[in-house]
Amino acid sequence: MDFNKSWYDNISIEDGILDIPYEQIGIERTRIGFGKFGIVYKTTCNLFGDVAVKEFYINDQEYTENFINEVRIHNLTRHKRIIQFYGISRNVEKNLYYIVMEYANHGTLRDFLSKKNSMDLKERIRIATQISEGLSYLHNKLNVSHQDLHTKNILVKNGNIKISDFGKSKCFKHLNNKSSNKIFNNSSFTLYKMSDVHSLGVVLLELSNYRKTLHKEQPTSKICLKKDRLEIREKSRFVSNFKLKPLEPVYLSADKKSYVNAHDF
Ligand SMILES: Nc1ncnc2c1ncn2[C@@H]1O[C@H](COP(=O)(O)OP(=O)(O)OP(=O)(O)O)[C@@H](O)[C@H]1O
Repeated sequence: MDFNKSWYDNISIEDGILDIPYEQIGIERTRIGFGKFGIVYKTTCNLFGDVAVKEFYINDQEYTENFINEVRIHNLTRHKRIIQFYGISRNVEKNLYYIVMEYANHGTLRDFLSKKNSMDLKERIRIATQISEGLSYLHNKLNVSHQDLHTKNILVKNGNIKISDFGKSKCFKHLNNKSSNKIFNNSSFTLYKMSDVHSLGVVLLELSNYRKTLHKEQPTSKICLKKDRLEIREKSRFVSNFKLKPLEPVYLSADKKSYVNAHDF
């Protein structure tokens, strides 16, 4: 990839990504989220109605690469459990670039859970199943590992799950060769998938531990997720506290070369 000024036109043409003229993104915007790369707004777009736009300030190669990776992987997805990717846009004078996508009206799963007064087991199983469907699609149909799965990247639209944020994702197939189904370094992919499954476990724990009004009496032991920390309490006594983060794949092979390749990919 040539990282000169034409990179934007290149990804738009090579990947068939829709370039949405900046004027078509509404100027009335409501801030709905904030992440490492910038602000996420709710606005309207002539073509799609209500949309979420994720804004990136891009002024160097690293930011360009991150944007391209996220756009290319998100653009591969077409599934009801994945937030729909619509296209990209830009304001060249301000170095601002946008991912335009489906708007999830119920926000993040974390907020959705915290606002609920009660949630029965059937509903929790429904949500868990939908998250698993989305992750299974990424792993088994696209050969994509998400790498940042948590309840703030899992969104809810009309009560249904939509996985989002492909900023850290990795695709284990040729992104710009659609006819090729060749999967790179299968063993690395297995490890990356395991890391996602670990994250899924943490999400399911958060979902299963949701018990706001479910039990009148306090459970004797309580596991709760606070931001990125897992706390375990016994009869209200603090027992343990872990800092959680998605597991980095660990390479068991002593072959340094394949380790480097997997991370450079
Ligand atoms: N399509 C959407 N619909 C509704 N809200 C959204 C949407 N996309 C993002 N958000 C909101 O914006 C927040 C940040 O979005 P996102 O995680 O994609 O940004 P990020 O910069 O990659 O964040 P981080 O690096 O911290 O994971 C989300 O947690 C969510 O609250």
